Amino acid sequence: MGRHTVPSVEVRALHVLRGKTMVLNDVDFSIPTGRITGLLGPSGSGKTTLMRAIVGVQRVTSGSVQVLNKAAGSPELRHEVGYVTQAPSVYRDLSVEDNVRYFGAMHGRNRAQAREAIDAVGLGTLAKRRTADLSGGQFSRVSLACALVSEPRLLVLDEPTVGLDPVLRAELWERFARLAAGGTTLIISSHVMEEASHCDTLLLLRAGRLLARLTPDELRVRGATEDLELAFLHMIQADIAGRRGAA
Ligand SMILES: Nc1ncnc2c1ncn2[C@@H]1O[C@H](COP(=O)(O)OP(=O)(O)OP(=O)(O)O)[C@@H](O)[C@H]1O
Repeated sequence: MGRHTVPSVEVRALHVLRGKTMVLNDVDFSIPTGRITGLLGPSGSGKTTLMRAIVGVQRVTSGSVQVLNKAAGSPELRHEVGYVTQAPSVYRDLSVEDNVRYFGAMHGRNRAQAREAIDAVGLGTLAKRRTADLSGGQFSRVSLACALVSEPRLLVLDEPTVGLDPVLRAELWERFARLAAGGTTLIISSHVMEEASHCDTLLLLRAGRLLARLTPDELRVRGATEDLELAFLHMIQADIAGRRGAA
């Protein structure tokens, strides 16, 4: 069996109740190793909740989430899984370099590896700058560098390109592709449908349910248009109409 066929994440019959709402409803899928999986869906569809379940910080109501053949959140996965949230969790009083070195040290990484991660997110010239004095987009990239430095086998990124300019966004997607080619598994959520074309597989969520698991090309065919944004919209509209008809 080739490495691409080995699943890194297996989610079975996952239900998550938050407050009184079933925010994930019978979600079932697996994610292959060494691939980029895009998590797409309207605001509030459950993307962040699903990522939280995969990294093991979300209380699940029923079902199972296996990561690298272990239950999500197992202590053995601490060095294997990297998670970058939408709200960057870095030390504002420390410099860029000190932040990344600190996170790197927790995973046994050295100074050179920290510099490499900083360069990868385009912050090489700002390495000595206090994090609090960065722009919003630069600030969120520090968080990404902190995740990259640990070289996790599974990298879960919640909207990592928000607030970035097109040049940097393109560079980051190239970086993600290189990581995947090296065997890292990436799960990346996005609102930007154009970014979906960089993913190997897409998980489309709507209102807590998995609408489809397909490739960008399959989405174009299913949605009957080359435009991924429109294709997704068509699928959502068909789903709404289908459910109305069934009701
Ligand atoms: N702590 C909470 N208690 C109750 N409901 C919650 C809680 N956190 C999130 N929700 C609800 O769960 C649903 C899914 O939220 P989630 O953050 O996973 O969506 P999302 O797809 O990531 O949205 P966005 O794209 O806007 O970030 C939403 O309806 C949200 O209002």
